[in-house]
Amino acid sequence: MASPPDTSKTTKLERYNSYLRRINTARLLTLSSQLLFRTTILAALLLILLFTLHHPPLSSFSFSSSPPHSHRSLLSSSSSSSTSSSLSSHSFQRQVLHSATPRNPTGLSVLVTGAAGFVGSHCSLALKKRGDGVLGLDNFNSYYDPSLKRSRQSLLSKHSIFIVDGDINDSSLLKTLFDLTPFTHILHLAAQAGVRYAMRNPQSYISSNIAGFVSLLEVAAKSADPQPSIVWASSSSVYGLNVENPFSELHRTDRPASLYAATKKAGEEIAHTYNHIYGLSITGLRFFTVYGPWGRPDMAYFFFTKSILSGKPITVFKTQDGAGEVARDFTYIDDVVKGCLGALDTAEKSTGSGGKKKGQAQLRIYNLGNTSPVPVGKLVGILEGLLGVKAKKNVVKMPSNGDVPYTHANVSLAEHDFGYRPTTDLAAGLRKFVKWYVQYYGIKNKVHGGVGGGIDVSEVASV
Ligand SMILES: O=C(O)[C@H]1O[C@H](OP(=O)(O)OP(=O)(O)OC[C@H]2O[C@@H](n3ccc(=O)[nH]c3=O)[C@H](O)[C@@H]2O)[C@H](O)[C@@H](O)[C@@H]1O
Repeated sequence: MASPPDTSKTTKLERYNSYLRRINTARLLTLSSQLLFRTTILAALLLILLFTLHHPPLSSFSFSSSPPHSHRSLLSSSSSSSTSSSLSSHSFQRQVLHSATPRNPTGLSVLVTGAAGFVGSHCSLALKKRGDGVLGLDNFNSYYDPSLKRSRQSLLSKHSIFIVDGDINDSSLLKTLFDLTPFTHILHLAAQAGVRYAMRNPQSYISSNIAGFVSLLEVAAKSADPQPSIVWASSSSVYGLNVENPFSELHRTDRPASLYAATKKAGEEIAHTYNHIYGLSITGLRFFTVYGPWGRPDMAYFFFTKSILSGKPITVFKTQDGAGEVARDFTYIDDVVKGCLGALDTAEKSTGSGGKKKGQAQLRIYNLGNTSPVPVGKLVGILEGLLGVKAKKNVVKMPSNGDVPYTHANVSLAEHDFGYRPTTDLAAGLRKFVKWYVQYYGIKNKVHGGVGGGIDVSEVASV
């Protein structure tokens, strides 16, 4: 009799095999879930990366990717897709509207270009303080120390003024801003300033003062609804080789001595064209060597102060015939601010819409000066007194780099039309500048005694 097959071994083997299968299946499951987990994490990371690339941090709202003085195609430059998405963000729109809306319905709503600049920051604060809405626009270029511009921006932000970080050549950005806010006025102060720097970087003057101005006027004339009234900064330099004195708006301005002056003069002609074709109300203000607290480090009174304090020599120009000193109608910032506000308040409405003129519009030009020229040597003397330090002066003939020997404003037109009357003489204005300077740069703490001689630095002027 055959013995029954030994099934116990087979069963054990089968059990063992099934155990191995289960183990393998479990391993496979663990492996695949790990793979799935890793793939999900990777995909999430990729998504976050893509999102970040397309949405720059809301705090910066930076729209100008071009380096300072780069010359990308200006009139047609468009925002990148990342820009568009930032522009459409609710947070951005809220900040724009909050900043640009006046306290009461009869107040102005002003787009201030160059708001982080010297005159721009002062005007923005003055407008905001009296209840107008102000939106700033500035490209924060590095023509001079951008940290000073950022400090001005912080000051403005404390007064609820938002500055959009962007370029006047970016017409898409401008259109978006005008779509968001029905600005009543533009105070156009963004420009490439400086007379002598034009020899070193001529293209930057064309880019800002001509192409940038046209870009702004195009949007104001064709896209903005209603068309805003425009007040903008021209310059005393347009008088160029004029020898009639004091300079009146009726004098010749067709002999500019620098490319800077030529671009400002071109701006005045361009303003005429946009007024004529589109009915834009435009007022040009010829500023005469504006100075004061929060000023421009590229200007003589500012860098003289720095050099005098650090014991470095300064160069003081005398006229090319060697017979006299060069002189300027130095104008204190508060006086210029009053002039800018006066021009805004008396600007009539533009008459056109959608690129079509409906009637004759206002076109004005005014000198905003101090009416009493001071030789540069005297300016140095005042600074020496205020700083309590003697300057090391090199007196040389004014080089042929665009400078003119003197400026002197006749301001009767501005006085007649909006009560412009400068009230600060150079000594009083420089005193306020030095107070600000020593506090801003912490000079009082660094230098023992002497600095700010006669100045109570605890009463530092602030805007
Ligand atoms: O009124 C204007 O239209 C112009 O005023 C200033 O131009 P500028 O008057 O040349 O001002 P600074 O560069 O501060 O020069 C002031 C005076 O100091 C003189 N200077 C300048 C530099 C220097 O090293 N030494 C010196 O004696 C100049 O010749 C000038 O007479 C501004 O820089 C321009 O942006 C503005 O448009």
